[in-house]
Amino acid sequence: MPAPSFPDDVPTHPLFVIDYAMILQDKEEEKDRLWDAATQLGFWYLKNHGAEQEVDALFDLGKRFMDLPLDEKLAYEEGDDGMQFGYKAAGYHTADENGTLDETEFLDVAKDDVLAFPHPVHRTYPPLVSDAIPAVFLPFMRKSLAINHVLLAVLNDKLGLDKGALAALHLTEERSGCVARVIRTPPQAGKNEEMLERQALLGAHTDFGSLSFLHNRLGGLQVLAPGTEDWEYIKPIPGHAICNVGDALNIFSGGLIRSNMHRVVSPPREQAQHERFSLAFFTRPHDSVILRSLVPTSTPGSSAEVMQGRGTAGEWLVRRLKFLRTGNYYVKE
Ligand SMILES: O=C(O)CCC(=O)C(=O)O
Ligand SMILES: [Fe+2]
Repeated sequence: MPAPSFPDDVPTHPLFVIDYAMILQDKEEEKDRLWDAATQLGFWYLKNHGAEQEVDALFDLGKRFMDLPLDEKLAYEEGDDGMQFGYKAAGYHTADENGTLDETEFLDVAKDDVLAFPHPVHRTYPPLVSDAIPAVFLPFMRKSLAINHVLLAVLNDKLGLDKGALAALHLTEERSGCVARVIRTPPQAGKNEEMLERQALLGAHTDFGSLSFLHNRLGGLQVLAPGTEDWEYIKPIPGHAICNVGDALNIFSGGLIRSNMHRVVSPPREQAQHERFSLAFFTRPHDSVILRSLVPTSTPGSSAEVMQGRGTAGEWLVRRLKFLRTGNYYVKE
């Protein structure tokens, strides 16, 4: 039974719709709108991105992976030491500061393992996944990388940086945390509606990297927009990717480009009866990049300012991942 569409009467937070075809045609007006979207909320829809087929193929593969028996998936679990690729089981991250367990499974496949296939750079994957690297992961990653690099180039120019300055921090051939992720949450049937709206299945967070290229079919993603106190759903629109900024780009931009808080709760109403799949490609700076602002003025007290002197992108990612793990929860206390 296919899931019903997102209900009309559930409030949502509107996003700019950026037309990727117009960005490719170098339309100044569209680039201005991208800048507005990136600096005001840090989330936007992207239409005409041309990755539909690659996205559909990865949704199919992701479902086949998640349907494997749990013990087969657990053999590839990411562990508590900051490994960011492989399988993350439900309950292995905490969803809030009380230590509530998350309900989300991830399949995380590294850009480096895909580009160097069949030679592992970070790790190996289950046969179902390895076998799909050439036909499914590679095309999805090539498109995602290309799109995020075009968007980064626009933001680079709007920031007034030298040509290629942001690109030089995101070199595809360098070792990095760039990753394709398939995300699954189980059906939420039988729970009361009020509880569902409050309980995060994937806890509130900002993304670590620079740009995320996200694909939603069911609702569940929510943002906490600046100046509001309520979480609001982002409505999935067929054929539209959801793009968002992460902390690294916020830092590089001296706080001008916004990395906004978001989370995943149950899909609304009847959609809650269905398992939820989403997928994302995260473009992150390569591991050796030092996290610092590239623009002279950084707002005092901004996350960009706070991050100055925090080391490299690779070190920082490992620290943040360890912090999320349930197995390290006592360390936080
Ligand atoms: O599943 C989603 O819609 C969002 C996932 C997400 O925010 C993440 O994996 O960082
Ligand atoms: Fe996220």
